[in-house]
Amino acid sequence: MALMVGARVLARNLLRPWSRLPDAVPGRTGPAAGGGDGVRCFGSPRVLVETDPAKGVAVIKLKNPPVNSLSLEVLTEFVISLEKLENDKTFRGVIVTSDCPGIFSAGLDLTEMCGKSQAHYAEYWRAVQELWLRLYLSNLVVIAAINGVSPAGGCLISLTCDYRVLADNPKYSIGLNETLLGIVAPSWFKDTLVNTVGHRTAERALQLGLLFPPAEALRVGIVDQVVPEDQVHSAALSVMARWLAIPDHARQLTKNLMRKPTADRLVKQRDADIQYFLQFISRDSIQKSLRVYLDKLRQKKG
Ligand SMILES: CC/C=C\C/C=C\CCC/C=C/CC(=O)SCCNC(=O)CCNC(=O)[C@H](O)C(C)(C)COP(=O)(O)OP(=O)(O)OC[C@H]1O[C@@H](n2cnc3c(N)ncnc32)[C@H](O)[C@@H]1OP(=O)(O)O
Repeated sequence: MALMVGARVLARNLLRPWSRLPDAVPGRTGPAAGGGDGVRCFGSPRVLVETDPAKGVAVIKLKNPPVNSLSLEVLTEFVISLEKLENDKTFRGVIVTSDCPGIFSAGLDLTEMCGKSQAHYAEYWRAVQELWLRLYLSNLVVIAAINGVSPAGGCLISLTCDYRVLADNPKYSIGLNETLLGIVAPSWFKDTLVNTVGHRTAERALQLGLLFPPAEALRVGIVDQVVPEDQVHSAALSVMARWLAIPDHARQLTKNLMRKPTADRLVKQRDADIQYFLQFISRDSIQKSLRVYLDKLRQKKG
C-alpha cells in the first residue's frame, strides 16, 4: 500500500504540466549559463534550471540551503526538471551544480529517514531510486560541476554523471561515507562507485567511509578533473563541448551499453529494494545511529 502511495505521488508529480507546478518559475530570463543572450530559466525554487538553447546546454543548480540536502521535494523537482530537458530536443547536455556556496550536496536528507512513518520511508526511497535511474541512464551528456563538499548522496549524484569536475579547495571532499554514520551504502550506490573507480578502490573507500580531498579524489578517479574554484563552470562547459562533438546516437548507445546492466539490476528488484530499505532504516539501532549523527551535526554550532 505504502509503495502504491509513493508511486502515485511521484507519478502525479511527473505527469503534472510544468507550468502548473506550485513552485514553478517559468520563463524567467537571466544571466547566461555560458555567456551570451537568450538564456532562459525555469525550474522551482530548489532546483533552478538555466537553459541556453543556442548551445543546447542547460545548467541545473541545486538550491536547498543550508546544505543542499536531498529532501523528497528536491528529488522530485530534480526528476521533473530532467524529464523536461530530456523531452525537449533542443537540449543535448546538462551541467549539474550547486547554488549553495561551498556545498555541492550534503547527500540524502537525514530528517527524511529518521522518525518518520513506513509509508514515508517507502515514498522517499522510491524517489531516491527514481533520480538515480534517470540520471544514470540519461540520454543527455551530464557533467557534474562540483563546487563544494560532496558526501554520500551528493557524491552519488556526481557519480551518475558522465564526467566530474571538482573545485580545488581542501574543504571540498567527496566520497560515500555512509559507514561513518553507521549505515550501509546500498548495492546500487556501490555498483556506481565500482563502475567509476574499480573494485579495490571502491571496497576500501566504502568500508572506511572515505571522503577524498581534491588531489586524492583525482588520483583514485572518483573525479575526472580538478580545477581552480573560479574555473569549475568554464571547465565543465569546455568538457561539454568535447562530449557534444560526438554524434548523439553513437554516444547514447555506448552509454547504454556500459550502464544498462547496472541499472537493470535495480529495475528488476525495485520493490524488494524498497522493502529491504524499510527493514533496515526502521531498526532501532539504525534510527539511533541517525539520531546521534544528526545531534552531533546540530551541536557543532553550539
Ligand atoms: C536497499 C537499501 C539497503 C540497505 C541500506 C539502507 C539504507 C541506508 C542507505 C542510506 C544512504 C544514505 C546516503 C546519504 O546521503 S546519508 C547523508 C550523509 N551526509 C553526510 O554525512 C553529511 C552531513 N553533513 C555534514 O557533514 C555537514 O553538514 C556539511 C559538511 C555538509 C556542511 O557543514 P556546515 O558546517 O556548513 O553545516 P552544518 O552546520 O553541519 O549543517 C547545517 C544544518 O544542516 C543540517 N544537515 C547537514 N547535513 C544534513 C543532511 N544530510 N540531512 C539533513 N540535514 C543536514 C545540520 O544538521 C544543520 O542543521 P541545523 O543545526 O541548522 O538544524
